[in-house]
Amino acid sequence: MKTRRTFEKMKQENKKITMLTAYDYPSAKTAENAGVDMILVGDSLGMVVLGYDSTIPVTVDDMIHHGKAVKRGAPNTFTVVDLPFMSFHVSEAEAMKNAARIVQETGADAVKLEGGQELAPLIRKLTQAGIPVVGHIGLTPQTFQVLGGYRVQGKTTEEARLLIENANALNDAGVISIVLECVPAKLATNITKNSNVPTIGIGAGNGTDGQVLVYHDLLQYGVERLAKFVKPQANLNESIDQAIRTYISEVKTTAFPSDEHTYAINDDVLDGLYGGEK
Ligand SMILES: Nc1nc(=O)c2c([nH]1)NC[C@@H]1CN(c3ccc(C(=O)N[C@@H](CCC(=O)O)C(=O)O)cc3)CN21
Ligand SMILES: CC(C)C(=O)C(=O)O
Ligand SMILES: [Mg+2]
Repeated sequence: MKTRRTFEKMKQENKKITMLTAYDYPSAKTAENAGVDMILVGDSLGMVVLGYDSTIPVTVDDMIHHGKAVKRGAPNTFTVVDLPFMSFHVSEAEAMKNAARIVQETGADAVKLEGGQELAPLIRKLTQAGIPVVGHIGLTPQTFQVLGGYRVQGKTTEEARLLIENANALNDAGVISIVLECVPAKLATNITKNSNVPTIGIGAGNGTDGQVLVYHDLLQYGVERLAKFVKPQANLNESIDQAIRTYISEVKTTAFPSDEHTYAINDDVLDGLYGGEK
């Protein structure tokens, strides 16, 4: 099993870290078998597998339900589970309880939470209690309403300075890694150089220590519109649509099921039952 030490060593040796989301048993199993370094059970599951139009409706129970299935599919891959919307803002006590439930009930190796320096005390407490924390700054989808949409972050001097401050504060608080989402490449590269822990980029260019993508985006599976930062490697939408259409057509024409997919019975048995009539 890889650990935070493995990922810190990979950063030092300039070996890229690959992370992919997974939300259920088959996606986790294929991700593990293909050899990704880390799996993220992202709250993006609300959008790509539950059909919500943002990640806001996702609950701790949703994350646990999916996280358990992922760990069954990928028992040997370092797995990070997102803390969903408002599950770590009401109080530190509630945040600790929610993180503990996620780790104990799913077997997650770490939790991820969206936000910057304001979370430093909570991150310290979680870490001291034994729960490794991954930070997430830049475009933080749980606050898209406050950000004014899913927009690239850190393009102005003020925004860039805030991102750098937040990355430093997360480092000081003891995170094991930082996700940088939708950040200009040069800024992400500079933050990476100044970070003790590996940075994982999504829409943050080539200079981060690793990359993460959403499983359904990578495979064009269920999703229609892709963000600029996605490079799909397959088109399951097309394959699945073709397969279902062929199934429908073969049933209608009785091409399916043919003998190959059918159970036979010896005629003698039928003769005995029906007295010669078949
Ligand atoms: N399928 C999916 N993939 C994701 O990467 C993802 C989710 N869902 N849901 C949760 C968040 C939301 N994310 C998003 C959603 C939209 C854009 C987007 O449309 N971005 C614009 C850039 C706009 C700009 O220029 O500022 C784009 O065209 O890429 C980016 C990230 C990333 N996460
Ligand atoms: C996009 C990644 C970083 C994420 O947080 C998610 O999938 O929920
Ligand atoms: Mg997320």
